[in-house]
Amino acid sequence: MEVTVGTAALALALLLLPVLYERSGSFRFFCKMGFYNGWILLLALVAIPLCALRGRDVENMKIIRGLMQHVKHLYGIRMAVRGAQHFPPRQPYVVVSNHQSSLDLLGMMEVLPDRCVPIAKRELLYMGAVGVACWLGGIIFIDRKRTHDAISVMAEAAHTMLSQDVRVWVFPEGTRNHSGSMLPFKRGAFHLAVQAQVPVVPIVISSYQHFYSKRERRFTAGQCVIQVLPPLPTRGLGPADVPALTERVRAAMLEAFEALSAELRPTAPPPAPQ
Ligand SMILES: CCCCC/C=C\C/C=C\CCCCCCCC(=O)SCCNC(=O)CCNC(=O)[C@H](O)C(C)(C)COP(=O)(O)OP(=O)(O)OC[C@H]1O[C@@H](n2cnc3c(N)ncnc32)[C@H](O)[C@@H]1OP(=O)(O)O
Ligand SMILES: CCCCCCCC/C=C\CCCCCCCC(=O)OC[C@@H](O)COP(=O)(O)O
Repeated sequence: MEVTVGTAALALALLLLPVLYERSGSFRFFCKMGFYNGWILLLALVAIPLCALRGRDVENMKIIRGLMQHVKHLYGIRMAVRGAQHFPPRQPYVVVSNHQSSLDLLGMMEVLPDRCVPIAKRELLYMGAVGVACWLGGIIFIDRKRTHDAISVMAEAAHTMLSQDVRVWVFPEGTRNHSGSMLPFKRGAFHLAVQAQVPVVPIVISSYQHFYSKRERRFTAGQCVIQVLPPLPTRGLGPADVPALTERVRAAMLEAFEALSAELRPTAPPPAPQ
């Protein structure tokens, strides 16, 4: 009897889920984000054996990139890349981009150049299969609580970039930022570029506000533009030039971000005919 009541309750709950999904925006938001994380976890399980054939190697980022590229279609997110011609063709460089949410992975995988590895917080390494896949992809992990260690890791990265022809992707805001603007930039990425004497390539991912908002628990289909800006050379620059370089890059990115936000903001529907 108990089993029958339990089964009936479960069946009722399952029947109600689609209704809840249809009626509650919050429930829909949590389902979509849950599926996003779960799907990435599953993809990581697929990526691990494929990447393990090479061991820890930046070339594995091609496998991760390839496996991730369909995810935007599952969510109806249309992505357009502008300015891809700005990527320097055959040399190391430091990519810097704004960081709004974990959805940034989709934009990153849309434009990720070959032999380019992100710098990520160390906590990612402990996310089970995701951490293992990231490690196999050669992602560089930093401990944000230990500034001195993080700086050493980045100094080592400057050396690796030159000796192994590697590009590095940094989120200079240092954390996700849902504010609809950009946080002040930390200087690590710019020190890295100056130490390696390689260009900085700024990339702006347009605001998600019109289709995604964590605060409002809103996640619909939408459009996203990924704009690659002209690279800034660092040849001849030294540590004293880093603050000005940082501000120059941030100003250019903020200008592009605001222009994209204005362009993509949905216009009010035309008034209904009288
Ligand atoms: C299909 C399978 C899928 C499976 C896998 C799925 C997905 C995986 C795929 C891809 C994953 C990619 C994920 C990437 C996203 C992760 C994004 C993040 O984790 S963001 C968080 C981590 N990133 C950063 O923090 C980078 C930006 N931070 C910095 O650059 C910082 O400066 C810092 C180096 C971390 C240090 O930060 P801290 O707050 O501790 O100190 P300050 O910034 O105040 O700096 C202190 C002082 O030091 C100077 N400084 C900084 N860096 C350097 C340096 N390299 N060399 C010399 N000096 C340096 C800095 O200028 C300050 O001095 P001053 O105040 O005088 O200027
Ligand atoms: C054994 C442990 C198992 C744990 C399983 C965890 C499963 C998680 C599954 C999928 C996670 C997919 C998202 C991974 C990439 C997220 C990248 C990201 O956006 O990192 C955030 C970081 O930039 C800034 O962090 P904070 O905003 O400072 O915080």
